[in-house]
Amino acid sequence: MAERLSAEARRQALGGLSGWTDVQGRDAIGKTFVFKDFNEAFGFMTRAALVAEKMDHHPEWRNVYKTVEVVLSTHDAGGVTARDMALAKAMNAIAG
Ligand SMILES: C[C@H](O)[C@H](O)[C@H]1CNC2=NC(N)=NC(=O)C2=N1
Repeated sequence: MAERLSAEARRQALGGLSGWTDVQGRDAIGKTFVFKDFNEAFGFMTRAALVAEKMDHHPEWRNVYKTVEVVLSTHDAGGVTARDMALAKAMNAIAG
């Protein structure tokens, strides 16, 4: 099972992940993606869902029109692990 990242490892990883920050009040990272319209937002979610399923690592997310709010945490570990950083990186690549 993946281990929770140390504060230092987490800080370093977030430094390389545009737009991702610590979520207040829980052990998780988050980003709000804003797209051109609903079609772009839902296309992102569709592509991200396929990657997440392949990684067996799934986001918490909420879509309102052209925004997608994503929260990543490794439930099995009770906090942020390298798996969250990997999915965050993949989501950034998908969003372009
Ligand atoms: C059995 C299965 O591998 C686990 O439940 C996976 C599925 N997707 C997951 N997604 C996330 N975000 N955290 C997990 O701990 C997790 N665990």
